[in-house]
Amino acid sequence: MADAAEEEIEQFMHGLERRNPGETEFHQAVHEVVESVMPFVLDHQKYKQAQILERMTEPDRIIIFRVTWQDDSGQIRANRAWRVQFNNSIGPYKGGLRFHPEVTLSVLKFLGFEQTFKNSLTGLPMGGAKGGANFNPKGKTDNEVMRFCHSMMTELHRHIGEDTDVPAGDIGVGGREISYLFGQYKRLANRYAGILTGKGLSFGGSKVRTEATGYGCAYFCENMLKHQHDSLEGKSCIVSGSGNVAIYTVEKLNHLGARAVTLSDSDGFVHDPDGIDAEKLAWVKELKEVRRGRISEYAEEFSTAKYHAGAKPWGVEADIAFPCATQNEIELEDAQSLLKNGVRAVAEGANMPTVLEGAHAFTESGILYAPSKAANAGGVAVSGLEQSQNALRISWDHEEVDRRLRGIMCDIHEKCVEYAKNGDGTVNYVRGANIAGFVKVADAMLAYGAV
Ligand SMILES: NC(=O)C1=CN([C@@H]2O[C@H](COP(=O)(O)OP(=O)(O)OC[C@H]3O[C@@H](n4cnc5c(N)ncnc54)[C@H](O)[C@@H]3O)[C@@H](O)[C@H]2O)C=CC1
Ligand SMILES: O=C(O)CCC(=O)C(=O)O
Repeated sequence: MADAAEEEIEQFMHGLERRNPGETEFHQAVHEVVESVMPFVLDHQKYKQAQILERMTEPDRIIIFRVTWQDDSGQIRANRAWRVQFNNSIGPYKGGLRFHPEVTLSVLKFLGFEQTFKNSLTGLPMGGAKGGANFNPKGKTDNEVMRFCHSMMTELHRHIGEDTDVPAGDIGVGGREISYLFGQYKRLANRYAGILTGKGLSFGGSKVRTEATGYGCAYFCENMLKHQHDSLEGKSCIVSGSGNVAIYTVEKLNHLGARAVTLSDSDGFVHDPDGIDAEKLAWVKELKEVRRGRISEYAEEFSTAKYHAGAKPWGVEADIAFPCATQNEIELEDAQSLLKNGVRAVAEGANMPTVLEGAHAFTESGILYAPSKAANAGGVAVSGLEQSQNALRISWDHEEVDRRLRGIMCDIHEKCVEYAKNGDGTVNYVRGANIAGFVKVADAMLAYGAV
């Protein structure tokens, strides 16, 4: 990189860190984008003159509110919730809600910032947002979760709408939570509208939304391999997490002839060298989606597997890695261990699962490395399709939505290639995703003038 660009990046990050003290996740997400976008901005002075990067790193608004609710013993409890409406230049705000005890403003700002680029890559008219609460759903009863969701929507409903802001699920927010949230919105607003996505199929949800992020991640990887005249057939895969994204990544890998050999949660991971086939995955779905149990139980159920308490799966030898749990789950030593073991591709199902130094190690090694904003965009893409179906008051069948999802993931791959093909034919997907995501939003902002 030229010295001028390096100096600009350093100055830019210094200013951002000064304006947003202590927000380390947000700094990390911006740094990763600015590293690739700054040289492009310097080559296209119209973006520099209009201060587009400075404007894109400042959220449009942040709403912070208290959520008070009653637990089953009658005790009053209070949590903090946020909605970060980051950028609506290319469409209504769109992005998930996360319920997790470690949710902070910094985490939601990184997620909302990333979402703006990801939504742009889908080609659909969606701006970027993220929200959530420091509420821990683990160990709560259905009734407690319901009371929390109803209370949260009592404030949130003032700030969302089908043309304003359309939240969805993320960590700790699945079909159950979206249903409670939607029910309360309907009651408060006295209107039935597509103000959330990930809804149940009987009340406006889209086919394939549950599966979309995981399926999309496998499709993106398929595209990267195809570009190198290779395929997923016969490849062994490490998958982390055991929630929505992990489960449906494994399902699609099975469809495409690959073999997933791990799953994890925050307590440890299971390694099943025989592969997590459709039958075992059906058992995992029941464990996670119905019984809400721990992944260690997998090794008690299937004798082919071994449980590794307190460990992460990155030391297992395999062809491809799919981090699908949470941010920064791949640290530098994990990235080095994957590379040492000869991993050929990494496709990020989770948002920003790799620390910046780890991402640099992947890029420098020349392996196929798909950053989250490209690889996991399938979820929000099908959310966009759910919005279209709601607006048209129609519902497409499974094949139609899956066909569109596959097409969108292929288009995102093409866009990355367009902006980041190296001289030797390889592709820097980080640079490609960042620049392609940036251009659409930046051009809309330029067109609006100083707003
Ligand atoms: N649900 C969706 O449609 C989308 C989700 N994502 C991202 O995918 C990732 C996973 O989300 P979901 O599967 O939806 O959530 P989920 O709540 O269904 O599952 C989360 C999984 O991550 C694990 N996990 C959480 N915190 C952890 C930690 N500190 N260490 C290790 N494991 C941890 C949990 O045990 C669980 O297996 C997140 O980064 C999320 O932002 C990205 C795009 C869309
Ligand atoms: O479906 C959506 O609107 C948001 C999905 C999401 O939160 C994400 O892409 O990280």
